[in-house]
Amino acid sequence: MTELAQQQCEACRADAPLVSDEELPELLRQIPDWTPITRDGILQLERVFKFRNFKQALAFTNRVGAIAEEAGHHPALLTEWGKVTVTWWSHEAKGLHKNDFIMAARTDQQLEAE
Ligand SMILES: C[C@H](O)[C@H](O)[C@H]1CNC2=NC(N)=NC(=O)C2=N1
Repeated sequence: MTELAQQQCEACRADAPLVSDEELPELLRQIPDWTPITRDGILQLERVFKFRNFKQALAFTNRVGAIAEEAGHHPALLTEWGKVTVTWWSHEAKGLHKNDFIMAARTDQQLEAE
């Protein structure tokens, strides 16, 4: 279990502090399989997970959905045959909050639950 995954998520707020340019590299180092991407001018974290079939992809999607509901923080999930694309960002704050890194680390743990 990574240290990030054990930390508590804060509630999503419009005035939530975004991760600074100085903090970004260290946080990214802790979730090496995630790629920072800018979409519609908003920085996001994305990872594609591969599976053997649609059923496994859907089961993983549901596990990620469950941890999102638990945390009150929600990703974009694209479920395809053998593949799930997970994207985290803070909608209200319009960028990356530390919560998104915590949730990315927790998402990785759902793979181990396979
Ligand atoms: C009221 C509720 O907590 C908010 O709408 C939450 C829901 N889930 C959320 N998820 C994400 N990723 N960003 C948000 O700003 C957000 N806001």
